[in-house]
Amino acid sequence: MITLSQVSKSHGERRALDDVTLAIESGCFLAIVGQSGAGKTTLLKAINRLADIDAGQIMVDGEDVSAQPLAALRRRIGYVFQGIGLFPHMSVAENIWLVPRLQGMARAGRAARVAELLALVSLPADFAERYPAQLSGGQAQRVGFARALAAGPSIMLMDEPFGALDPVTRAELGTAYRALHDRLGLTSLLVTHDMSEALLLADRVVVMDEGQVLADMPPRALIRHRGDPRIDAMLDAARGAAAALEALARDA
Ligand SMILES: Nc1ncnc2c1ncn2[C@@H]1O[C@H](COP(=O)(O)OP(=O)(O)OP(=O)(O)O)[C@@H](O)[C@H]1O
Repeated sequence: MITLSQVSKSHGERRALDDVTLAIESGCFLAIVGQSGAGKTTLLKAINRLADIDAGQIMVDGEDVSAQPLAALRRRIGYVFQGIGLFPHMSVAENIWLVPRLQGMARAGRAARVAELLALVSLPADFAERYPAQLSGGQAQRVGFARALAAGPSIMLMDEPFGALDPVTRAELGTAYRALHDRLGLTSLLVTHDMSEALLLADRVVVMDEGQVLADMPPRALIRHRGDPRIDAMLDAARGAAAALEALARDA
């Protein structure tokens, strides 16, 4: 459904994407992990053309994204990011209805569709009339997911969507989104710093460093991976925490 062929992008001297080739099949939940500056955000933004690329080709549904009208591309691709950017002066319903409104959807169906989208992200229907300042961080993030899903996209790009949340809400939302991904048959790309989150939620994990793909494999293969010190360092952090907790439970 999404393919990147030899994609490169530089900011001055700095290569944010360095000859990246990836194929992401329909229905896949792909996590992209890597340290700060690895190129993860640039990769997502290249797919929905928030960033232009210098070389290579990106195809979505068999069409080169650079040849697709932006509006049509963005309708097919939902985008969720950390801190979500809800408009503070708009109600939850108005925030969720933003994209359908821009697409000229009739207001008549708004209430029912907003209620449906709120239900999808497990928020009560009466949240529609609230304002962003009246939401917790987790609730605001759920509204962000509802907004991204409002135009009925088949692809979701998510950039650290759980990054600003407490660990319990983060785990809850991650699991809830995974269920939603499966139920709606979405293709999802999740950028995260958290290797455990990537391993536990995704079907496939791409590890990036300095604009390059270091590894691309299912979680069960990646967790056993040895030999590349850059990947080892990221895996060791996840393994170390799990082992320490297990030891603590054993000694208790
Ligand atoms: N608009 C820009 N102008 C200049 N340099 C940029 C720009 N956007 C990204 N970069 C640089 O490109 C590289 C990759 O950035 P990118 O945001 O894709 O990394 P990332 O892996 O998402 O990092 P983080 O985890 O910190 O969000 C970094 O070195 C960054 O400084």
